[in-house]
Amino acid sequence: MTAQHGWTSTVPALTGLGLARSFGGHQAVAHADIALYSGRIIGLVGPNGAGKTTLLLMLAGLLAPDRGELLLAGAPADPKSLRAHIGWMPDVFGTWESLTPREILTAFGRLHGADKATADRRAVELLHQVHLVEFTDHPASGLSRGQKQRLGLARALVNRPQIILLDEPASGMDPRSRIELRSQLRALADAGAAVVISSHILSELEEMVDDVVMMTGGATRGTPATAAPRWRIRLVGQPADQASYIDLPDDESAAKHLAGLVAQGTPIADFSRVTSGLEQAYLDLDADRT
Ligand SMILES: Nc1ncnc2c1ncn2[C@@H]1O[C@H](COP(=O)(O)OP(=O)(O)OP(=O)(O)O)[C@@H](O)[C@H]1O
Repeated sequence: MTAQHGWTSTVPALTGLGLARSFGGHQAVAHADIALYSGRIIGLVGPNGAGKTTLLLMLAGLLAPDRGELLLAGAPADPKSLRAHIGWMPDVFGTWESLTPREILTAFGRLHGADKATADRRAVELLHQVHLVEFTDHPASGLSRGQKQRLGLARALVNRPQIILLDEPASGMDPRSRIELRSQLRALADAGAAVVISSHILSELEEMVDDVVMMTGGATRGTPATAAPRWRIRLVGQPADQASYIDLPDDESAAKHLAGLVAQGTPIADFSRVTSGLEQAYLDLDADRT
């Protein structure tokens, strides 16, 4: 987009440092640190009321922090530049339901400075991308919850953002839409976007994300080691009741170990991802809190 920001994979695309925000006397976010990198998808997880949405709104430039700093590609960011570079998908599709998907997306394109013809072209392109083209000119009020979520995703992508923030994007989506969402987000990350997804569906999140940031009581708690994807290799010929598994903590060590076994000619019965790591880490964190 604009030339003044140097987007690289080493400097975070967006950094939030010591962010805090209260509503009246209630401290919604007390201290949040987060760094989003191009090409990576972060899962933001935590119990209800932990402050995830409030943090995302601050990162999106839609809510002013009381304290803390926001850096866009390493440079101090003001709300206007944040909004120019960020795509924001709220958990519920808001107002404007009497308008059609085309009108909604075109209006957002115009808000981002596109002329009418360009905004309209982008709207139709996005409606194809999220498989809503048959509803292009029907009022959005007639869309199902999952279809509205897909329209919300299209709306977040109008400005071709380098940073994409999604609050509970998969809620209401059917399995096919969730699978498509996952591959669309991975494709966007592969094309250089930095992505954050807040979600309570931990097993699904684990399939989608590269890193996890936990939040409880208004504070980020970093990435739990146990949240890293874990892999399990089962060797052929070992009875199931004996220690016939080799558990590996991350993708790299799993790939190396597997290659070593294959090179030695060791017969392998199964190589699979252990999906309970994030759920267990979440429960451990929640138990610490109570
Ligand atoms: N506009 C607001 N006015 C007053 N309190 C608010 C406001 N927004 C959020 N809060 C409060 O701040 C806290 C954090 O809310 P937030 O929505 O950020 O949490 P969350 O982690 O996204 O929760 P959930 O998982 O339920 O969506 C909650 O106690 C919430 O009630």
